[in-house]
Amino acid sequence: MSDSQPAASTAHEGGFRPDLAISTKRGGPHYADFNEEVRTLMDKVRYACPSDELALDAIATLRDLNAKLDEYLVDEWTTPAGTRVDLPARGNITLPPYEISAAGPDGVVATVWFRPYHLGGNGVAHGGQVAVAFDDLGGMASAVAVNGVCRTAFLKVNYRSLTPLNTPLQMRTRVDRRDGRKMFVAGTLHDGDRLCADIESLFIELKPGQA
Ligand SMILES: CCCCCCCC(=O)SCCNC(=O)CCNC(=O)[C@H](O)C(C)(C)COP(=O)(O)OP(=O)(O)OC[C@H]1O[C@@H](n2cnc3c(N)ncnc32)[C@H](O)[C@@H]1OP(=O)(O)O
Repeated sequence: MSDSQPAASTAHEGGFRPDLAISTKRGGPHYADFNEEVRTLMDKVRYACPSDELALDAIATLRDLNAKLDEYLVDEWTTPAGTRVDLPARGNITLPPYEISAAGPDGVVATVWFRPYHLGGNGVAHGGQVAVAFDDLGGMASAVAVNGVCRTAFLKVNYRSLTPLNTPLQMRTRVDRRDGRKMFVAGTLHDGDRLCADIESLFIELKPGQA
């Protein structure tokens, strides 16, 4: 693990972000391609069996790139990742890429893709990656409902059938029931008409300043 650290954090009180400010400018006009190349690198690494010569070459190249990136690290509140709403999964490469088609009182509808690097085994998606997508889009449904930030208290995933890679899938999440700060969120993941997974989950609205 690199010993490089992001820049010192800006003043911030609780929650994920001080506000839900979004941006399509952070990281510049080529941030989309930057993200995509990193995702493609992870796809290749997941399946590559490099020669020793290639491994050494890749290590040198990646060390050089990591050293360059060290000069441009910022804190989590100002990084483009998470606020670039023009990009898949808001420009956050740690999430399976998705595109939102609806987000409102009736919930969130998104197209999500699991890529080669999301492989679990036998050609299909890793269950943990499916849970990551549900966590983010369930969190988004609850955030939209309260117009604020929420944290996952529990997330139960029922894996109903295999989730394919490299296929546009439909994910839907919605607040089924609200009890004060508690948002009970339901969700489904479909491949066409076939149900791949569904969730039962609880998201808690954070109090002002709550970490
Ligand atoms: C748009 C971007 C979306 C991104 C979404 C990403 C979401 C995430 O990944 S969040 C990260 C994962 N989650 C966490 O790390 C959370 C860790 N846990 C916590 O921080 C706290 O336990 C937290 C915030 C969930 C609740 O703590 P707190 O605010 O003190 O509430 P607390 O008083 O304990 O509970 C509130 C109510 O919820 C209930 N509750 C809390 N946890 C649970 C649980 N696991 N199961 C059932 N009920 C629960 C309590 O019983 C209580 O109910 P009631 O009001 O009826 O008595």
